[in-house]
Amino acid sequence: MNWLVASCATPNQQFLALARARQAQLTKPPQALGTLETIAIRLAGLQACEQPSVERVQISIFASDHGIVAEGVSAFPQAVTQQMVANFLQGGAAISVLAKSLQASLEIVDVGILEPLSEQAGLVIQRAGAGTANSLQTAAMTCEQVQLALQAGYAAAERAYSHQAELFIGGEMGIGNTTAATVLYCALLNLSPSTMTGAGTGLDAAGIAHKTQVITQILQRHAACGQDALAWLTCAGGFEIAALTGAYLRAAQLGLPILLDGFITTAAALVALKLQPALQDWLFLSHTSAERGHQSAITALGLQPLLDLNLRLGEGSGAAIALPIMRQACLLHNQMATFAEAAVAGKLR
Ligand SMILES: O=C(O)c1ccc[n+]([C@@H]2O[C@H](COP(=O)([O-])O)[C@@H](O)[C@H]2O)c1
Ligand SMILES: Cc1cc2nc[nH]c2cc1C
Repeated sequence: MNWLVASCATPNQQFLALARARQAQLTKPPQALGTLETIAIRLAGLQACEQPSVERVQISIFASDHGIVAEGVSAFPQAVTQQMVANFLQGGAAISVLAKSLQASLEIVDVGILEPLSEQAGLVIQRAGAGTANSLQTAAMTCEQVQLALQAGYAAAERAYSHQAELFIGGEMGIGNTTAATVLYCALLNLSPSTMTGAGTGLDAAGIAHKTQVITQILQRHAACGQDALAWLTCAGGFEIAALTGAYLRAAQLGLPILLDGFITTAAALVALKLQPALQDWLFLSHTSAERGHQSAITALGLQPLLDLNLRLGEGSGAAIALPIMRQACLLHNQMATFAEAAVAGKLR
């Protein structure tokens, strides 16, 4: 599929330079607003404008089921995936509350939960299958399925772009998906299952030991994938991770900045980065997840998290919680007075 490897848009160097110069003139000691300055400068370059903004935001949550759940790798039953999708749609989930308070547009994309829900407002049905296969026995997805799931993400980024979103947030829901994400980290970053495997939704020590074993076996089973990111995505799953991969790549191609959420969305970003390294320019990372392994992954990817609040929910919730920081960074950049405007004396030396 051609679009997967198409170039990302290029940050605008002129607006980057303008934004840097403006930050140096605002009434504060140089760099006193730290990372908030970097956020505003980066956004000005990405949005190619003098006044960056992340007021208009689309949150797309991709939901899907995982065959690997049969191996006892999650603390929660598989049915929770579909039940939480219903909860998102009814407004009762964390992301529902956050999206509403942020006035962000929220859509749920069913890319392959076991039993589809009926058509309703807020639900996009673009299924690549009914749950993935058990990756311990076979590839989680067929080649056709991975393309369908990538395409569902592509379509979500296109919707965000056509609705004039200024930022794209991807979320996910899928019981078992920390196993798939951990396989991708270990395979593509050469990290070990014993350091990368965590509790997910809340496994105890014995549960984590078993999950580590399962992940080790999945890695052995599909070792022939080598360093091929698309092959690993196909073998490990899941549909929602593939959809996130597609969404991130398409968003960057369209010139839409991306705010990553937690452990699973970062794994999708890893696959996307392997396919298109220039995606890096378009990524902001909201937080360090409490899921074991996320810190190592972030370090390996050279991403800078905005927050560390011990979150490990998913759904895009960490990104939603970090969004106000990005909004404040833009307001400060756009509305603070310069030294000249406010008649404040500049730095002596
Ligand atoms: O975002 C995170 O960092 C995160 C960390 C651990 C678990 N989750 C969520 O929990 C589910 C996967 O956990 P598990 O234990 O079933 O693999 C899935 O629905 C994720 O959204 C999310
Ligand atoms: C209740 C619940 C809510 C979630 N939201 C994202 N992943 C989740 C996993 C569980 C178990």
